[in-house]
Amino acid sequence: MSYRSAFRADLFAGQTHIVTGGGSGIGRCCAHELAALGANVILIGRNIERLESTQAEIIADGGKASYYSVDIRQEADVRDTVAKIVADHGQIHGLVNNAGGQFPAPLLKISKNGWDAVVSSNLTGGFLMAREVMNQSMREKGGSIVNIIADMWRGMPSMGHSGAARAGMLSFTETAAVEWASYGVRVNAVAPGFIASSGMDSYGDEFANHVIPQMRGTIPSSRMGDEDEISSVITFLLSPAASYTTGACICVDGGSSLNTKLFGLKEHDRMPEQKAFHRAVKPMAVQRMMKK
Ligand SMILES: CCCCCCC/C=C/C(=O)SCCNC(=O)CCNC(=O)[C@H](O)C(C)(C)COP(=O)(O)OP(=O)(O)OC[C@H]1O[C@@H](n2cnc3c(N)ncnc32)[C@H](O)[C@@H]1OP(=O)(O)O
Ligand SMILES: NC(=O)C1=CN([C@@H]2O[C@H](COP(=O)(O)OP(=O)(O)OC[C@H]3O[C@@H](n4cnc5c(N)ncnc54)[C@H](OP(=O)(O)O)[C@@H]3O)[C@@H](O)[C@H]2O)C=CC1
Repeated sequence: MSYRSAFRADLFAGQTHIVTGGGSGIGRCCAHELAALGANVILIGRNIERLESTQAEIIADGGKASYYSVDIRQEADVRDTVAKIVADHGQIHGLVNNAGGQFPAPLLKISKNGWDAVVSSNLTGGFLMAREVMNQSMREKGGSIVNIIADMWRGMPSMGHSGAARAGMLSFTETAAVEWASYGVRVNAVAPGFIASSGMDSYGDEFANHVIPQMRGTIPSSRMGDEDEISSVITFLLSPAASYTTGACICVDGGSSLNTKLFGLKEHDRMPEQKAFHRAVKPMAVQRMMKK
């Protein structure tokens, strides 16, 4: 396997892990990392071409991967898909609830359908996946669930529908952690900051040219994160290294969720952009899809 994870190569040998949104961006990177650590990876998403392509990359790299095309917002389809996964692969050891997304718009421009589309993608869909995986495998055999949320503390201006859904997902994470602990199931969240993912590329030129440069000025680490910097934290939470960690949320954001928005960053507070040690120890991520 060519993915250079920071973790031990056989960490997930013999295990099956589901990654929703595994056909692109952070999910695709995470699928590569888990496969490199020996997992049988199940990719979930709607777009079959992207799922097929990620599956082919992983298999070409010597890993194990399958895909199931499903819209996580459709209750019956989620139930049937999880049943099929269990029939095909047996026990599900890990679930990464990563599928999601939103469109940038001020609250006053969001229709009810637009609100519902985003809330159901980022809250209801994750709940349905977790409930079905729990009911159909983990409540008998234990497991670990990682929910990907976002930096929504103090609001998420221009993505208010998503902020509301992600705050809900954090609360769901905490409740599930308490209710499911006795089944040997851990439930945690990861809140990425600004990550240079193929998904981020999808917001168009205005976002790339104006919003992203403005964001950079609020990040103490002075740069956007990379997909593998999220996937390594997901991997940690799925692993036995996190066996006493449940109901936690890890912000992976170069410090951007701290008080920089309120007080601003002084130049001396920021990491110089090109500091050599900054990326030297980072494992080599798979290339971003849009950059190929
Ligand atoms: C600003 C600073 C903070 C930045 C922080 C950044 C943090 C987050 C980064 C990321 O998450 S990176 C990328 C993640 N990926 C995506 O966001 C994927 C892109 N988005 C989508 O795939 C879709 O927008 C969706 C959210 C999944 C919705 O898709 P769906 O197919 O269900 O919707 P539609 O059927 O097309 O539409 C439903 C409803 O929504 C309205 N709508 C859709 N897009 C827009 C838009 N751009 N502007 C306004 N409204 C939109 C659409 O019109 C429909 O409503 P009605 O017209 O029927 O009322
Ligand atoms: N990049 C960033 O800076 C940040 C990202 N996040 C979140 O991290 C997650 C991954 O983002 P990223 O990789 O950047 O973006 P992507 O757009 O590349 O990934 C989103 C994935 O979710 C899948 N998906 C979306 N809706 C559904 C659905 N209804 N059913 C099944 N699959 C779905 C998409 O696949 P398909 O279209 O094939 O269904 C896609 O593969 C998202 O939840 C995102 O909002 C949070 C904070 C910051």
